[in-house]
Amino acid sequence: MAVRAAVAGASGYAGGEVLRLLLAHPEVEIGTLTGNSNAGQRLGALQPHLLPLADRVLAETTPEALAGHDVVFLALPHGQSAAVAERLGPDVLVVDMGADFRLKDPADWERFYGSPHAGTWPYGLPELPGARAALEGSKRIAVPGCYPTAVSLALYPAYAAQIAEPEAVIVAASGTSGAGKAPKAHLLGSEVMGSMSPYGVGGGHRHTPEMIQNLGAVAGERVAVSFTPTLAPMPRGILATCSAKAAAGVTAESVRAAYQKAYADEPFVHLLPEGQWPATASVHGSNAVQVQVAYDEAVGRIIAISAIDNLTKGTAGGAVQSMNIALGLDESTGLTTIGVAP
Ligand SMILES: NC(=O)C1=CN([C@@H]2O[C@H](COP(=O)(O)OP(=O)(O)OC[C@H]3O[C@@H](n4cnc5c(N)ncnc54)[C@H](OP(=O)(O)O)[C@@H]3O)[C@@H](O)[C@H]2O)C=CC1
Ligand SMILES: CC(=O)N[C@@H](CCC(=O)OP(=O)(O)O)C(=O)O
Repeated sequence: MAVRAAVAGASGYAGGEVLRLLLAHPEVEIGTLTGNSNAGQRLGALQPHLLPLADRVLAETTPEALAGHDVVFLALPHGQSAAVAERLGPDVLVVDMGADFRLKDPADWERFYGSPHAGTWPYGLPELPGARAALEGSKRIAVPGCYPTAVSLALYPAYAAQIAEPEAVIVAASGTSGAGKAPKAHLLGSEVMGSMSPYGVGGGHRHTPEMIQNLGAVAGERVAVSFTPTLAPMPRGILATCSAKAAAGVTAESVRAAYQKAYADEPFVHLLPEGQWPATASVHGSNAVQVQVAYDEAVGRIIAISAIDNLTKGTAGGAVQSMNIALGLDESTGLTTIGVAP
């Protein structure tokens, strides 16, 4: 019997991407779609690339509209998921693509998001140690932020192998879809095209505590993180360049061996051959993650670089991958590692 899935926030970028993936998922039947300001609109007017769903009309985002499904994906702005989720019942699998249930420390949540902490759910980054076991059979999933996905997958093998000191410096570039579809002046074409600019510099970005949480759990101690995000003139993609001071005795060979061990059996993470570097175009529309790592002997630092599609592995692909695990399906069902580069 098909898994019936509803999508709240179907008019947005994350909601649209999860629908694109669910349309290709052999076990899923797409049920109710909801919006906010666009409730009552045809999906075809909002997501014209989703042709098979063009005549669906968006309902209001209410627990009543979302009832009666096996899975509900929430692609809503931060702070909007908890009130909906708590009325969906314990037997429904709720997959939150927002931030509401990612952080464990209520103080971190309140500092970066400015509202009371709603709780913590199993974290939808299956590649992290212990994550798959927590997702199996779970009825609640917190999908990671797009930057924490890229950064955690670039750096966690170094902490798992205890070859890096507990401090990391990260500079990551994101495509503009990472900021959502709602109009904002700094996302105008005239502002973004032909220009790159950082934001949230100096510890101000809300994804910093999520990275510290993920890397610290693997390292077994707090990992200090300096994170600088950058807006890049492209619609999709994240390129994360991460570095950490190498532990004593580390060599180029031991660094590579740590990453080979971590990613030998991962269906979506591809450790590139030596000399080849991650590129966002290579993972466009795919759930793949490209990773490369090098040891910069001159400064004694490990340099780990990853590329993802922020909307696919960084949001909707990670959500579907985690749903598959929770439902006991093959983890790769409905997902591809094939990109659409020219
Ligand atoms: N874009 C990305 O790369 C990533 C996004 N995410 C997360 O996914 C979630 C959605 O992001 P994204 O799709 O980019 O954002 P968009 O702005 O593109 O979409 C937001 C969606 O939420 C709806 N919405 C807006 N306000 C409310 C409200 N007050 N109550 C209920 N629904 C509302 C909108 O409906 P309408 O259009 O009808 O008003 C729209 O469907 C966010 O939590 C985001 O952090 C996570 C990782 C990456
Ligand atoms: C380019 C851009 O603006 N990106 C967003 C991150 C989007 C994302 O993954 O994260 P959330 O799910 O936490 O919103 C930002 O920096 O806020």
